Amino acid sequence: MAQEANPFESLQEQIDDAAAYLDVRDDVIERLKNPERVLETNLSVEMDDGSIELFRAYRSQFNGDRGPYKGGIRYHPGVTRDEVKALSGWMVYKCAVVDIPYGGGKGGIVIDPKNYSEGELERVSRSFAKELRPFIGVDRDIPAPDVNTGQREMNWIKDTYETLENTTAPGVITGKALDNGGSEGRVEATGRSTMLTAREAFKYLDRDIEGATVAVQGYGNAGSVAAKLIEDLGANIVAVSDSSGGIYNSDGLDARDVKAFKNETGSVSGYEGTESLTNDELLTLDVDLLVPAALENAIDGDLAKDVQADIIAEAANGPLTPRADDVLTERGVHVFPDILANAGGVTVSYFEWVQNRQRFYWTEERVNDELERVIVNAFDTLVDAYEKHDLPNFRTAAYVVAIQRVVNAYDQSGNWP
Ligand SMILES: NC(=O)C1=CN([C@@H]2O[C@H](COP(=O)(O)OP(=O)(O)OC[C@H]3O[C@@H](n4cnc5c(N)ncnc54)[C@H](OP(=O)(O)O)[C@@H]3O)[C@@H](O)[C@H]2O)C=CC1
Ligand SMILES: O=C(O)CCC(=O)C(=O)O
Repeated sequence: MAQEANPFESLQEQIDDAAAYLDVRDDVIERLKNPERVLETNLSVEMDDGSIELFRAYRSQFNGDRGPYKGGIRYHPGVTRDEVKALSGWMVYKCAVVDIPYGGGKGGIVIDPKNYSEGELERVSRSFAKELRPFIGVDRDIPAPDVNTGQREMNWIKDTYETLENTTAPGVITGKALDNGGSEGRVEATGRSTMLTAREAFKYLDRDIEGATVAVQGYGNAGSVAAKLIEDLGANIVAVSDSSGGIYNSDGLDARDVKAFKNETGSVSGYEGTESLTNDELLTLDVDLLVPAALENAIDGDLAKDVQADIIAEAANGPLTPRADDVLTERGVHVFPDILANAGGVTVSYFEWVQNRQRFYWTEERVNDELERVIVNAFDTLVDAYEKHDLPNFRTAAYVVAIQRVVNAYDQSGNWP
């Protein structure tokens, strides 16, 4: 198992690494390493048996220089204040690297949703929405889905907000169901950007993605969509995993069929014709492409020594510790960072918000075309920075581009002598 690294310290180290290549004052960099504010609250919620349970919840608003705070809400027992701060910071630089007009925010509730009924989860979500109401808004802070949340939770939060505000405000949250103001293509958007990043990476490195072998850690929204779309490019998905462990077949798996099996049984384990393997075994398989799509810190410095993949496209936020980055850079493994490779989610959230504001809805084809344009542009900009400044890796290149954009917005607003 990978060692725990504090994700907030990882974020700060990533910013420092990039700042070394930028002509920006230290005091401004310090500001870019810390959240503007963090809401911490305890939700008291009635359970089905009549008892009251307390749930710790957070919303971090990291930086709003480029626009309203934007980022998902996670339901997970491992949520901490520092994790939410890190995730909100990664949102700032993600929105900047794909150049959409948002700052960064993130929220989380300390809960394992597998242990609660739908009614209990609805009351937890509505209670959080009540706490969030003074802090969020169409032009202030716009939540979205993350781990263990999706359309259902977004619909509940929107409904609570609109009821309390006595208005209609679909743009207060994104990732909603289509009939509730959602956008075509949002469910698949995160995995789609991972596929586009992998496709561009193979092209850039002069390698063929057709026939390439691929392992995917995490088989939820991001991982399962990335797997099926990468499979559609002709690659061979040989291993996937979830919290129950992994499955492997050297001849390849059928990504869509594995998802159907997981939907039916609750996990990928036991899928016919596969060998089982641990998550660490999956992460160190000899494959061409590795897609970590679960949680932070999946690969630490020790495990990185055993990684055999040539290319990594990060669908998860923060799956590599800074020590893992050092080892993989040294070993010549090409890592395409989270703030590019999973930026499709927030990009299509932006499209959803634009559609909500205009009350004019796009076709799925238009959404996917616009998303492809944004991700390919961002990829090209990142690679240009990597080559021009002779940077050590693509993560540093992404932060160099993103930090400069945030600094420009701050500077142009006259905030800095
Ligand atoms: N949803 C989105 O739009 C976006 C998500 N992301 C990031 O993508 C990552 C995954 O999020 P998402 O797909 O939405 O979340 P989901 O809840 O849909 O899926 C998470 C997946 O990770 C698996 N998982 C959890 N813990 C482990 C573990 N220790 N080892 C292996 N697998 C594990 C879960 O397993 P199980 O099914 O067994 O619980 C599940 O399959 C996160 O880092 C998230 O922040 C980034 C951008 C946008
Ligand atoms: O869609 C969004 O606004 C944010 C998604 C998210 O939380 C992320 O990119 O990590």
